[in-house]
Amino acid sequence: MTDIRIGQGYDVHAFGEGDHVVLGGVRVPHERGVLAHSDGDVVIHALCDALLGALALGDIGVHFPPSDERWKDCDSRVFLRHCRQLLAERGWRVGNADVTVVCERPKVAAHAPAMRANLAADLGVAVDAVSVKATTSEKLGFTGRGEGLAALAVALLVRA
Ligand SMILES: Nc1ccn([C@@H]2O[C@H](COP(=O)(O)O)[C@@H](O)[C@H]2O)c(=O)n1
Ligand SMILES: C[C@@]1(CO)OP(=O)(O)OP(=O)(O)OC[C@H]1O
Repeated sequence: MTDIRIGQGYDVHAFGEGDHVVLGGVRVPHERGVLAHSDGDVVIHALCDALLGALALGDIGVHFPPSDERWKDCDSRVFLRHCRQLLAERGWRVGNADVTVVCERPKVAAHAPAMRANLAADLGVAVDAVSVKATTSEKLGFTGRGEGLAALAVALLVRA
């Protein structure tokens, strides 16, 4: 029987009107918001896709369709806790997860500890099992031009 599974996720949101972005459940002040059906938390959306991908359960849009008004302006931590439940029902838990945020601004590093604490709490793991990093794209591409932000995630699942 397989004892580990791995998944990866990627999410992008364009900047729009607003005065903050939500990253890993943390409200980060910024001169733009993001265009999204939910709160547009790219960190959690990428992480959910990594968890779902690890068990070949589709993606976040399958489980939380943008056409469903229940998810309008929804706190993405609801999605993450639901993904944890899906894993648990199948006998899996998160071993560790690693997320990279890609944007020129806002600066993320100072918020990473709070983001890690949120993600770890929602996944039911120790904080040192969850990593959040950030990088610019050296002013290249859509993130470099400040048109939006992106996140990449990988997650390792182990038997519960
Ligand atoms: N949105 C961001 C981007 C980067 N950081 C931090 O800055 C460091 C340097 O970034 P480079 O892209 O120039 O390598 C990076 O290691 C992050 O710690 C950030 O906080 N927020
Ligand atoms: C999260 C959902 C919820 O309806 O909508 P958005 O907030 O627009 O985010 P996206 O990353 O496009 O994922 C799709 C949806 O599941």
